[in-house]
Order: sequence, then structure tokens, then C-alpha cells
Amino acid sequence: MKITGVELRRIAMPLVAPFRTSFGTEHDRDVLLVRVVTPDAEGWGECVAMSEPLYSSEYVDGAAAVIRRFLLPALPDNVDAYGVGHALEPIKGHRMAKAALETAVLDAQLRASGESFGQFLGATRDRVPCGVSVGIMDSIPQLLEAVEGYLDEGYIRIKLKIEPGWDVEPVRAVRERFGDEVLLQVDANAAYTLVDAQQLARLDDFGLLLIEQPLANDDLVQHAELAKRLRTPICLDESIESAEHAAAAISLKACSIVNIKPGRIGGYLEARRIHDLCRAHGIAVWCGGMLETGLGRAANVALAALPGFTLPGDTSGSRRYYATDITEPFELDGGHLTVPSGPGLGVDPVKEILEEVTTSTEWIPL
Ligand SMILES: CSCC[C@@H](NC(=O)CCC(=O)O)C(=O)O
Ligand SMILES: [Mg+2]
Repeated sequence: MKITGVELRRIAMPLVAPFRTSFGTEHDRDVLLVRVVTPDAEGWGECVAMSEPLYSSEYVDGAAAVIRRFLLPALPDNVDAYGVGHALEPIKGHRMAKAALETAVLDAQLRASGESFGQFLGATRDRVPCGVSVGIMDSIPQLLEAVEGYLDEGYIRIKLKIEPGWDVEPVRAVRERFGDEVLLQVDANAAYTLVDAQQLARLDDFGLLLIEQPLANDDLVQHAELAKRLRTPICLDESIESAEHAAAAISLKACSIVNIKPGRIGGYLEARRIHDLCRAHGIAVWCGGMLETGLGRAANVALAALPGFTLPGDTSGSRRYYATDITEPFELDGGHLTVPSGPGLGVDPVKEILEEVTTSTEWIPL
């Protein structure tokens, strides 16, 4: 496909409530959208980088700069989604920036061919079960009220953010209040070290599905050591930035479950590679989230419909984070979201809403 030009658009998306994790509290998202224009169609990609490099080393201003200065000039005149990854190979890192560009090219390509993301990726279902991520709260009662609300909305799985000082007690309180049947897991966002192994082992009493990213993103050896001391399965998120990382984690027995976040690992093509690798090794995967708008959410829901995604993902309804989404809102139906079936992402930004939340646009002709 010949790319005529690319738009870099920033939008300001206030969250319906502060979202606190072990690395900070989000009140709103400054989102970078990439729109690729070709003679036959245009496509959208959403960059999941946060405003500050606290989840990973990427941040949204940096992603925009690397796309403008390095990624776009590296694209050949004619390119398809597979060609994007190949062309960007020499550029190290910046996977969230690369993912946004590759996704926009893939969306344009699929809208032109009439194929949906789900069809292209190999989805085997037309709806997916949904989990929800619950932030660290000021008190246990506040947490229980939030969890009750999400269970009432129909969420099939609850994920609690934890950190040292907020781990065993909130998990115990949720178990005591809502029972042992609720699918429950925790996410530490790398807040612990191996010194905390005994504290983390106390979580084994609560029948959790998994403990997500307990230790540092760059330490597979320590995760492998911790896995020997816990009964609860370890799931990696920040540590897995490529299929190679997933292969290393599996061979080192650093995890037995993988959270696949297409933005973190460089796009949906790599996400499918990691899905295929994990499936071949009997490793369950689920689709993580980065508070995406309906554009990124559409692609994630399609990915979550692949056969190896056997655990509910952080594919929540739009209203989990946004009072008004930039697309038609994704709404839970019986604890599930429907996989979009239209060409490409199968959703489009609502023009008036997009204009309202836009803080800047930049057109880059190619
Ligand atoms: C601001 S926290 C973003 C990263 C976090 N994401 C979530 O907890 C789920 C967010 C979502 O529902 O999109 C994770 O480490 O898994
Ligand atoms: Mg996580």
C-alpha cells in the first residue's frame, strides 16, 4: 500500500475516577492516535504509552517524537503491516510507538480488503468474557464497594492492584465478602522483590488465578525463583516485550501465564506470535489493557477471541474508564464484549466527540 500521509493526533481523556497502581495514580489519559491515509482507505492506531515513563520506559511525547523522526522515515514507499515490522527492525525498542504505527497500517489494509481484525488474527469466538482491573483504594470499605459495583455490572473476573502494605488484607476482605467462587487475581506492577517472597506466599491461601508481575520487569531469574516458593501461578506483563522474552520466560519457568498487551510488545502481529508460542507450550494467555479508547479496545477484543486466550482479559466496557468514549461505547452484555465484525477495527471515532477531545493534530505527508 502507498501511504499518502500520517496524522498524529493527541486527545485528552479524563477518567471517570482516579486509577491508582503501585507506580502512581492516573486521573486522565493524554492519548496519541495515529491515522494512516492511503488512496484506498485510512486506518487508526492507538499508542498505549502513558504520559510519564512509570509503567515502562516509553512515554507519549517520546512516542510521538520517535514516530515523527525515525519510524515514518524508515517506511518504504509501499508497505503492508508485515512490512512495517521489518522496516522498523533496525530501530531499537519503542515498541508502543511501533505498535501504534503498525496497527494503523494494518487497519487501513484490512478496511481496504474488507477483512475484520478478528478474521485476520484468527478469532474463533464472536464474544469474549471480560475482567476488570480495580485500583488501590483509600480504604477496604471503598474497595469492597467498587468490587460490588463491578460484579453487579457482570464482570467475570476481578483483578486487584496491590503493593507492599496493600495486599493480603484487601484480598482477604474481597474473599470474605464475595466468596471463593469469584475469579480473583492481583497485579503488583513490579512493586516487590524476592525479599517479599514470604509476604507474597501468604496470598496462596486465597485461591487466586495468578499473581501478575510481582517483581522487576527485567528479572526473569528472580521470578523463576519466586515461582518455586508460591503455589499461585505467576503471570508476567511488563517483563514480556517480545516473543523472544516469552520464550525465555517459559524456558526459565519464570511464569506459567502471560498477559499479552499488543501495545507493550510492538503490535498485534507479535501478539499473535506470542499467543501461538504460549499455546504450543501449554501456557495460558489473556489480553491486558492500557486504558485504551474504543479504537484500541476494538483491536484488543478481537485479539482476545483467539483460541489461546483462555482467561478473561482486562477488556472492560468503555465506561470503566470513560464517561464518553471516542467510538460507540463498548458495553458489557452478560459479562462479555462482542467482537467487532466490520472491516479493520470495525469501529470509527465519532467525529464530533473526537474533535471535542483533540488537543493537537499534526499532518505528516509521506
Ligand atoms: C495505568 S495501569 C496500566 C497497566 C495495567 N493495566 C491494567 O491494570 C488494566 C487497565 C485496563 O483495564 O485497560 C497493568 O499493569 O496491567
Ligand atoms: Mg499488569
